[in-house]
Amino acid sequence: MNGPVAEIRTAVRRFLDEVQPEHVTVAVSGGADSLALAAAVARLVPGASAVVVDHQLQPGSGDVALRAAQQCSEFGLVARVEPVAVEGGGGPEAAARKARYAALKPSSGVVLLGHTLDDQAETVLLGLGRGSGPRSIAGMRAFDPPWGRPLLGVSRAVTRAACAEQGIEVWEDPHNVDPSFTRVRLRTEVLPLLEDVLQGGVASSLARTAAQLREDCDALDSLAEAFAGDCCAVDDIAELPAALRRRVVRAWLIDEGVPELSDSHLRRVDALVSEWRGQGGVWLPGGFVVRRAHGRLAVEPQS
Ligand SMILES: Nc1ncnc2c1ncn2[C@@H]1O[C@H](COP(=O)(O)OP(=O)(O)OP(=O)(O)O)[C@@H](O)[C@H]1O
Repeated sequence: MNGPVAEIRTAVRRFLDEVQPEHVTVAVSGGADSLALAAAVARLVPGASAVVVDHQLQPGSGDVALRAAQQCSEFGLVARVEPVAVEGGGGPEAAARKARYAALKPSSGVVLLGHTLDDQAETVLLGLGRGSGPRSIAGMRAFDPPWGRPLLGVSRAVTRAACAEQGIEVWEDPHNVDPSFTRVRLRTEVLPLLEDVLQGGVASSLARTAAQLREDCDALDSLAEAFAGDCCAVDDIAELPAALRRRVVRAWLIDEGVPELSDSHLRRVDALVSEWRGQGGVWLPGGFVVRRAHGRLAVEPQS
């Protein structure tokens, strides 16, 4: 059998053969990507579960979640709705994502997400445009325990076609067509224009670039591990190539408990090593400040 349903089943089977998880849960939003994934998992993994998170942010969200859970039960999955209270700063999207991932985190096994090749292409383009640093441009990983993304090589057109072929009704998230979201404009305006200018295959090319960059990043990260712990002594790392030095600094800051470190924060801390002019401390997320004194870096809570 060829066609979209077969393509998705093959991608899921390959992922599961490689990872061999003890239990499989599918995270389902009710959209085409995660429903197509859920249908494939139901065929391939007896006893698998599905979780639909209800963010309770829009009227009727409970009905959408319940409907998606019912569809998953009909596929043969053990399905449930998980209501969450979205709170905290960083914008409503980020807060919803944080609450969702917290609710989806399993006690064992993997949670499969429906991210596709097109999501990967958008992530890479966003990272490039925002100057977010190589880790962002390297995109999402297919397996980042406990999260699994078996559809990263499958395009959104295929998940839609698979749903249509199986008679699965999909929920159209109104956010997905709202041009006030940067990602929506990338999807509906920028990527089609790039496809047109470059004569096709842009999403695959971006995903391929991400995969290559991921290999490079992994290699540099493991080289940087050799210097772990030396970071506070500036002389020990000052002569390293910038790509390695920044990774040593980053690993040290994360180790010290600094959260959500952006590329521009990292570059400012790195400047305390590589462009030292006696400048003052660098303020970081989480209320931390990094200073250089007597040839050493020190991270302290902001006073
Ligand atoms: N409400 C939800 N309940 C359960 N799973 C969800 C929900 N929303 C999204 N997901 C899962 O996450 C996948 C990606 O969804 P979407 O692209 O909307 O998320 P995102 O906010 O971009 O996520 P990420 O932070 O991982 O990029 C979906 O295919 C699905 O597997």
